[in-house]
Amino acid sequence: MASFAIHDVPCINQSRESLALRDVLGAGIAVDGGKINGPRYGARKGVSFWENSTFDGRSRRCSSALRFGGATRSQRVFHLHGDGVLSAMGKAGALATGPGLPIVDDPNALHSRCCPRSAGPGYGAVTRLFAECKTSCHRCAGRFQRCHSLCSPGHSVRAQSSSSRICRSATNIVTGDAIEKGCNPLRKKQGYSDVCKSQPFFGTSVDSGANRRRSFRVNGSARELRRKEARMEVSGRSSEALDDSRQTYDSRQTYDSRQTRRQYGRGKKSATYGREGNSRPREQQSANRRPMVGEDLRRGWDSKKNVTGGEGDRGFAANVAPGNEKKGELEFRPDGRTVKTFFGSEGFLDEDDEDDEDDDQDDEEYADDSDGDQDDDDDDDDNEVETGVRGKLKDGNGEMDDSFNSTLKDLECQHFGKARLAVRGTADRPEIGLFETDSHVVTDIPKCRAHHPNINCVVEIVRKAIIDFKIVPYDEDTGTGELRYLQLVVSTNNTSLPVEERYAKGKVQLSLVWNARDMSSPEAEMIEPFTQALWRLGGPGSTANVLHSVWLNFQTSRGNVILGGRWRHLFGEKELWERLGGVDVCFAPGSFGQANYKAYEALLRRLQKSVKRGSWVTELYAGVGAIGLSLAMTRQCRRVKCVEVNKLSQPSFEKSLARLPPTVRGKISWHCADVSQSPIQWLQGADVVIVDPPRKGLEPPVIDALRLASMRGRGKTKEKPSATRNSCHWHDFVEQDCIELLQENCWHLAYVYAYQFFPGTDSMELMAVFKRGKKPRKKDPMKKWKRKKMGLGKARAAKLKRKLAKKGANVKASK
Ligand SMILES: C[S@@+](CC[C@H](N)C(=O)[O-])C[C@H]1O[C@@H](n2cnc3c(N)ncnc32)[C@H](O)[C@@H]1O
Repeated sequence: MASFAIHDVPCINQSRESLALRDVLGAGIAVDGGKINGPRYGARKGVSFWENSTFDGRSRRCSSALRFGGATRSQRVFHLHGDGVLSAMGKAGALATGPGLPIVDDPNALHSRCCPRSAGPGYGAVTRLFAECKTSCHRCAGRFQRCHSLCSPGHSVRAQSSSSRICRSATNIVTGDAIEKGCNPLRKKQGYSDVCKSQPFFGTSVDSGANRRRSFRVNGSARELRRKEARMEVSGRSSEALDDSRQTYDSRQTYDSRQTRRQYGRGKKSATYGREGNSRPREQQSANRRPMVGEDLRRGWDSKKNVTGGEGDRGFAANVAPGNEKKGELEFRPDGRTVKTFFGSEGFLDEDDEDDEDDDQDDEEYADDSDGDQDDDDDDDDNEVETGVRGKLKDGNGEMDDSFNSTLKDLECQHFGKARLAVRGTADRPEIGLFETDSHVVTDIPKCRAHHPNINCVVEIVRKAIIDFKIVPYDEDTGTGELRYLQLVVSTNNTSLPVEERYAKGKVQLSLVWNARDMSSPEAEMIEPFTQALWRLGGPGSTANVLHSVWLNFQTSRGNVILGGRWRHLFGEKELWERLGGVDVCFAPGSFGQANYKAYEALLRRLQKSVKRGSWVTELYAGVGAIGLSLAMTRQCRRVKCVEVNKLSQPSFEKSLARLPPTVRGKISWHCADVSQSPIQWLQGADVVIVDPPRKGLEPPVIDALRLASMRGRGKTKEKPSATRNSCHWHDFVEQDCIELLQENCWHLAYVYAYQFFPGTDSMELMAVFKRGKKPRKKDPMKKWKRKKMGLGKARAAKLKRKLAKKGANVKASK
């Protein structure tokens, strides 16, 4: 029996790496990524390339490549984007080739984790590849791909994950995902084409069924650079020299897609690459040129000058491109939009109930589909896939959602608004940052690009105060020292500021985790002068004015638990409020809070759209009840029950509740309980169940209860598993909770949305909607024989049928 091994390797969209990769990997493989690389370097060597832009695209291309490409000979699949998420998708694609072909995650593939924060396999892959190709980054020697690439301006040969868009801007390499978000024709109504026009584009392209008809333009400089690269490769010159030239090029590059297509007709998949674009007048090129990378942000960052000793943060500014930071959510609709097998009177909306826009999108989807790969059409016929996730993935249509509308500032989703950083090192040279993977060695991450700028600013203030007051950082070996961790949470809801300034001027709630039992402990001696100094440097009276409040957490345990149970408020406001999902939500430093409130807001809005008015909602793993409060308010739920184990969340919930109108207040309750203990009791009477478990996923009793509830016809479930620290959370989600819920047709996966909560990492937050029972079969728009006779794909047939139906309706109306 054949087997497919998925090798996760970094996104190689540059000739140099591509060449190296080809030598490393050899021939006779199927590779995901880069149409340039394919025909130029791959095909000759028997390497079959495919390109993707959408989730579904990946699956399909993968499937095609497996069947028609080199993979069928070698049974090896290389996934060039090198991140767990995409790997999982690649795997899904491989699965789509048919049942009975086991997929092996090759242990010798380039998997490892080396990034301190939620680094996925991709990061390890990058490192390993660099090691193999001897082209390690000159700045950080390829050690900590994410953090260093984020923190070091001009970091050179970073091959980043699909989701780390900041990384992309750092190197000005735009890969699959960016293109997908920018150029997917499905998104044209949603303003994404503008984004794609302004994307810096590094002489590469990623394509898919969705994007294949568009051509990319690379100006002369790009070609020049590629030639230069090839020359350097041959002459063995250093990567630094190459990086320099690449950076020079980056500032001049132009990328265009849709406009080119409109003006010059459709380009062929790869043959027209570059040609069409180059035929455009130069003035037009410059008119479309994106602003110089980092121009806008630099201004923002200079305002922080005084905080970091007059240095500002030019490093950050120099590489982040406004307009390139468009964040988005992906919507995966496995199939069908009309599902009517609901139980209970209320609950989730049918897809049909949602806005009309979806219909339009669907049209486009179909249109796109029909032009897609030849085998796409017959996927269903040829590959009878198993039920469950496999089928869902195969059928899915990746598309962007417009929840991140253009008014939501791109930048606002680009940062972690919450960070927990370890403090180690010595009093003279404190190191404040993240642990390296699988170790407790701290990597200092000053000016981390993934953090909200004010978090970095506060970190610098703390660093300075540690040095001034000779505060001893914690030593894990001996259990001695004073300061263990910092927790920094940005509040961006200062209503005294104009809306557009609130994010940038967000203030930081700082919590110091101190290695002491309480204030009377000998280790707590320095707390008072130290925190006073912090407040002086960063509090309201200071020039920096970045501190919202200062809290103290006492933790003496020798284990890995970051926070202790005792808190003390020292300075500033006690509560941190955010406006989320249409309600004010209060967060205490000890309660759970999301890392990216802007992305969370988008998720909540989508969630609201999916729940019917007047539903009975149960929210398990509720935290401070943000989801429940928001639904109670906006969906006029007849009952909302929030269940959470952490009692520190209760005061916050009650404060938030107090701000709701009295009519809503009476309908929502918060219960402190462990949901794994007889969870079925919480599901009684519910139309909708929302579960947002911690990273480890749903506990078995909860899964059992959900399945039981489904079988008893009680309620619908909505699962929003949090992203796991291993970037492959999609994979985890699919393998664990999802599979279990889908078993025995208890639930079917209606759709999944992915949100970028964790910029600069491979992790994504997923919101999956399950509906009860078996998935209803989608009707074939036209009989197969008829389609074949007419030479139409399934999608085009559907479109044609709709068109005719519409026409018929018009004719009838006119009669
Ligand atoms: C990912 S957070 C979700 C919080 C909330 N849904 C939100 O969006 O703010 C998971 C929450 O589940 C809680 N939790 C973990 N295990 C639990 C259990 N066995 N029973 C109840 N709650 C639990 C944690 O305390 C945490 O607040």
